[in-house]
Amino acid sequence: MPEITISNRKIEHVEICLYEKVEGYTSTLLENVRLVHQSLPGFSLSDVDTSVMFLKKRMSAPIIVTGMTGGTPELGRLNGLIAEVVEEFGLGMGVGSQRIAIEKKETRETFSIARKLAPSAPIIANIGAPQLMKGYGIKEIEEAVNMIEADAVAIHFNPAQEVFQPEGEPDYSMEILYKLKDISRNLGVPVIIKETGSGLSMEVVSLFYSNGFRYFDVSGQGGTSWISVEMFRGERKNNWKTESARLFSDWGNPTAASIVETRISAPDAYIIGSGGIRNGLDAAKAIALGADIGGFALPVLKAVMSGKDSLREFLKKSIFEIKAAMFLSGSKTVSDLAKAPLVITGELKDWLESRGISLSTLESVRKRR
Ligand SMILES: CC(C)CCOP(=O)(O)OP(=O)(O)O
Ligand SMILES: [Mg+2]
Repeated sequence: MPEITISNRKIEHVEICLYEKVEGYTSTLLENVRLVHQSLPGFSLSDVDTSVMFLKKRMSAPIIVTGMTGGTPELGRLNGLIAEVVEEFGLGMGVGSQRIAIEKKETRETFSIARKLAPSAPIIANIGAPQLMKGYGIKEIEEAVNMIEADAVAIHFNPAQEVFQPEGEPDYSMEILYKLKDISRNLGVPVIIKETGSGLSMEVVSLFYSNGFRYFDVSGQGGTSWISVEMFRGERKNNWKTESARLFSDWGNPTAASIVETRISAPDAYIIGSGGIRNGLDAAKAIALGADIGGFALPVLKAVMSGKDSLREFLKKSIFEIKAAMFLSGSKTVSDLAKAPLVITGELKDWLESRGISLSTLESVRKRR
């Protein structure tokens, strides 16, 4: 049995995401969202403009590859391939947690390769909130940002994963908020509050919003379940938490619900809609619900394992799907899409009602975007 080291954990995470059942236990509830078809869009498909601004840079389409990996030569190679294609397409990307590079300096280039191969793309650094309870401060966050000349830093909140991770660090005291507030005041780039597959909630977004934070990556339930990833790791190590992790494989706030809860709580924030976004139609629905851009992770990892052409095909198809959804919903620009008529049904409607969010409240917030 491999020793539990941070490098082994990084490799195990990618292997498990690629070859085990880490999704499909739940739904994003995006199937409960319908964009209304318009028979006379009023313009041609070729007139649709999918470009958006993100972190002061223009992207050709409203999607980014959210942070996944890094820390070993092979994982660094994946970051490099993703960066090359992201740069080609004029999109943005994040990198995986850079904790390993703070602790093992020799792994830094597995992250810095992203900036080397994507010199003009918006790139997001990544550090976990638990590290703020382990002595990390502005020095370490700046190190992560400078390592890849990042345009922002995502602080990932992964309590559900840390609870079931054999070597997890589920220490999420309010100290994290106070430290982050202090750090964000002195950092040169924005801080993105990022979940990791369990979805941001109204309560947490309101807390950060009232403390001045304006960037959120919802990373809702319905895509990769990091509880199930740690369940598979635990299984390999006969860890006692494995069975309990199985019980929680559908824990979390579905992505569609999390996007609405985040938008309602942070009307003028910049929101990345991620967590189970699998195609361009999902991304278009996420934007119509309240996100500014969509975020892909697992499908990009799976595509890039077959090389750059496979990733190029996936992104080309996804951007076409966004364009088609915009055209058929009468949305010439992405800001039109954010206000496009939509219908919410089923479990998502029930979720919003039980959370005290009326569809008219959502509509009034959408119209003001
Ligand atoms: C961010 C998460 C979805 C994947 C990494 O989790 P992790 O606990 O291994 O991350 P760290 O190396 O930062 O502890
Ligand atoms: Mg961790």
